Amino acid sequence: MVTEQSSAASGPGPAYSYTIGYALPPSKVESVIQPSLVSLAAERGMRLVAVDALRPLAEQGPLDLLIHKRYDKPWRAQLEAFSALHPSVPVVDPPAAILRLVDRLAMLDVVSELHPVAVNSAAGAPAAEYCLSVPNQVAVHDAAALASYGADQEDHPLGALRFPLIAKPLAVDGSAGSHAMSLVYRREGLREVQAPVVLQEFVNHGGVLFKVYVVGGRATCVRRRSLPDVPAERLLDLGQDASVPFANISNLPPTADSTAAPGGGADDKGGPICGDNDVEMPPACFVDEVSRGLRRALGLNLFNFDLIRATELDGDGRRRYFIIDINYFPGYAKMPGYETALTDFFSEMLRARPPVDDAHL
Ligand SMILES: Nc1ncnc2c1ncn2[C@@H]1O[C@H](COP(=O)(O)OP(=O)(O)OP(=O)(O)O)[C@@H](O)[C@H]1O
Ligand SMILES: O=P(O)(O)O[C@H]1[C@H](O)[C@@H](O)[C@H](OP(=O)(O)O)[C@@H](OP(=O)(O)O)[C@H]1O
Ligand SMILES: [Mg+2]
Ligand SMILES: [Mg+2]
Repeated sequence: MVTEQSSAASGPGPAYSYTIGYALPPSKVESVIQPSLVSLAAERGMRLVAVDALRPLAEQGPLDLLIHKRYDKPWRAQLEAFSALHPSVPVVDPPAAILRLVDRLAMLDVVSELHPVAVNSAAGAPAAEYCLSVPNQVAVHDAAALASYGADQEDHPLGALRFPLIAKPLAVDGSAGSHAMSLVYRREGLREVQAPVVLQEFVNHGGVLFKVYVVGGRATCVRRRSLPDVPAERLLDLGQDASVPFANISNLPPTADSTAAPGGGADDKGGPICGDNDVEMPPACFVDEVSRGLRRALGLNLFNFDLIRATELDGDGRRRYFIIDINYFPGYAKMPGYETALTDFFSEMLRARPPVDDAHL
């Protein structure tokens, strides 16, 4: 039997049945642990409590569920000891699975593990196929490898890539620097690039990006601003910069009707048409299937991914989608209805616990 929360509040105020610990960086606490989330959780009997990762977990209980965005060694050791002592308290998510997302090359490997996605465009209509992949990319670990790439060197590892390229810092470590990128139009632009870096082919996609927030089994797709398409002439224009730096493009204010997302009419491939500027959203069933596949393959419950749709169809007339980024524990407050999504998920995790009576620290 699961014991009731021994630290339930006494006196006036909400009666808590469960305590959910969170170990998150201060910026994430500020952006996600909003009063609206705290009060909805309280209405459902859940108290959200900050856990200090630098103090022993044993001193900070009792806990019924632990969520976190940390993967340093001492924290991993703490979690292991904690789970050994309290196997029935879910820890969301496993640090080893989160670690896969701190390397921009490794994070996208998972996409090749997904099955091809075929989506029914409408009841009875033939299935429309959506081609999903990642842009061609190469990791460069040192400056010498960048410098050694000369003209007409097709046998060089970079020779397989077609300009324009996006240069992305290889490591994702939560710093502003890990989001500092550049759009490289031609080879000379690589001189400005700092290794270690991932060089990824830029895909023209109409300047709109779809950000899909996953919370357990639920996926919510929102539309964001992205980089505009690059015309072929730009690559040959020696009068313009060979590379241009940028950062945090998808957080720029929207040009029109940003939040977009679900609902609306359907296009000829079953995709809802969205909002004011008629940018078609990816079909909900496609988004759901990809999200489910990623959740399973990554072994993660709390993440988002960035999806773009190429301006050009593929040779078989299919829509071409690319996953370009996956983020652990993203800025959920930017997702409509995130309070409900997160508290529903917490409830599910609490319900799914094994029925033992050591559920607390
Ligand atoms: N291969 C690509 N083709 C076209 N545009 C791209 C590509 N890769 C990235 N972009 C654009 O650059 C932006 C930043 O890239 P990316 O999402 O990889 O960086 P990030 O800093 O990890 O973003 P986030 O803030 O979502 O973590 C994307 O939102 C998109 O607008
Ligand atoms: O803080 P780091 O580790 O750099 O990770 C960021 C992610 O890369 C972003 O994707 C998050 O923003 P979005 O939710 O808009 O994707 C962003 O969310 P935030 O707006 O809450 O900071 C961060 O999670
Ligand atoms: Mg991104
Ligand atoms: Mg990212």
